Amino acid sequence: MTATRGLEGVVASETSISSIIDDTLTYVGYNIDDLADHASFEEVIYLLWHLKLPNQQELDELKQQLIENMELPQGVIDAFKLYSLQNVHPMAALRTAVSQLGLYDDEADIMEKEANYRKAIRLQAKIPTIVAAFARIRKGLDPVSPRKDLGLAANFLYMLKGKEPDDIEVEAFNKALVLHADHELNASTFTARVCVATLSDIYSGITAAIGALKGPLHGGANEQVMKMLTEIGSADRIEDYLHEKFRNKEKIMGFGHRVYRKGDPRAKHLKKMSEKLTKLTGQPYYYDMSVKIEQIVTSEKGIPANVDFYSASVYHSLGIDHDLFTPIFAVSRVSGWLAHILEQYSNNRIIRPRAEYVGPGMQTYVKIEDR
Ligand SMILES: CC(=O)SCCNC(=O)CCNC(=O)[C@H](O)C(C)(C)COP(=O)(O)OP(=O)(O)OC[C@H]1O[C@@H](n2cnc3c(N)ncnc32)[C@H](O)[C@@H]1OP(=O)(O)O
Ligand SMILES: O=C([O-])CC(=O)C(=O)O
Repeated sequence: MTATRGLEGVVASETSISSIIDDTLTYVGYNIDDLADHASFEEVIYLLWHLKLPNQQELDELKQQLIENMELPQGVIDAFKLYSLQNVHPMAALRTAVSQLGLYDDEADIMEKEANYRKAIRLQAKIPTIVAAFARIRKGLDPVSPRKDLGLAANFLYMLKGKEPDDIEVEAFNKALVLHADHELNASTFTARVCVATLSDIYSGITAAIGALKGPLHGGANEQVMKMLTEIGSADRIEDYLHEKFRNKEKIMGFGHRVYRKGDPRAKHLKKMSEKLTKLTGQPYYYDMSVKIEQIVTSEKGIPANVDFYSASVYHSLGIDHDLFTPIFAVSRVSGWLAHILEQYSNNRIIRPRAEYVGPGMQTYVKIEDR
């Protein structure tokens, strides 16, 4: 038995939800480029969960179900108010709140298909509300209730800021949600599948997935990209900054990918948005700096930008706090996690690989008083 480091190249599951073949990403066979340009996030949720695009009636029904389930149990809001939140990372708050949500759901441990679908709706609907409520409560502001007349993208920005977003903001945020929704067997999705393959419940699966997304090698990279842009500060400092990182063999956040070789097809959409939004908000230097960083990392290291790189300047331009970038990733990716969890349940076998043992050979036990 020989271990494959990081399970590289190992095919651990079948899926009908998304595919990455020759650097092309599809959701259920639809190219991500088409979905990014045309689809609403709700359409994508339907696609991932039902493996077909909805007709108008099906879409309206899903939107209605989501809107009806966006409010949080008062206990989740009260719990946020209990803690001193200044030093709590919003991903930790989200992880805890999702686990807590399970305590309020009478169907949490009911494993029938219909009950699992109802829980999927509840989680998809409530996660944006959790992120927005946390962001406000930690600033001493009251949470804003969702509006029945807004879609998920607009509602999230509305609940976060307390004012209705304009069309450009909604379009950009919707596109970001579409682009982040699913990505085959990435680390957090795999985590979710491993968890529920023991026939544990959906809340446990999503809580585990949030924990995996939080890390800076995965979803946490988008916050780190913004930290890098802020640290660099101006375009004339980029070369020195990067060369020092290269010398120290440090990773440049927002670059590299386990699967893509030529580049991440989502990055170009975010790059375009970054150019537009940074100009509109009077901060074009964030886009210009990002382009220069990309040029140097790709030409000197041959490593292309991934989805996290330009999403940082996009979210910053939307006026979103930097430590909310990864929770926003979760607002979108929960759709994919839920799709994979439902798929796992539908054809389950426990996921239990082997390990190559590299420790000492057989040893003789020595009693503690003789050691
Ligand atoms: C949504 C997402 O999760 S997208 C990924 C988000 N993560 C990041 O942006 C963090 C930065 N990137 C990375 O850490 C990695 O590229 C990962 C985690 C995405 C992929 O990791 P792996 O597939 O294990 O690649 P690995 O780390 O082995 O890299 C291969 C080589 O490229 C180098 N490399 C990979 N990414 C980077 C990077 N961002 N900066 C500098 N060098 C890099 C590695 O140092 C390694 O070089 P070596 O062979 O000389 O040791
Ligand atoms: O697939 C991966 O390894 C990481 C990624 O890009 C994602 O989860 O969107």
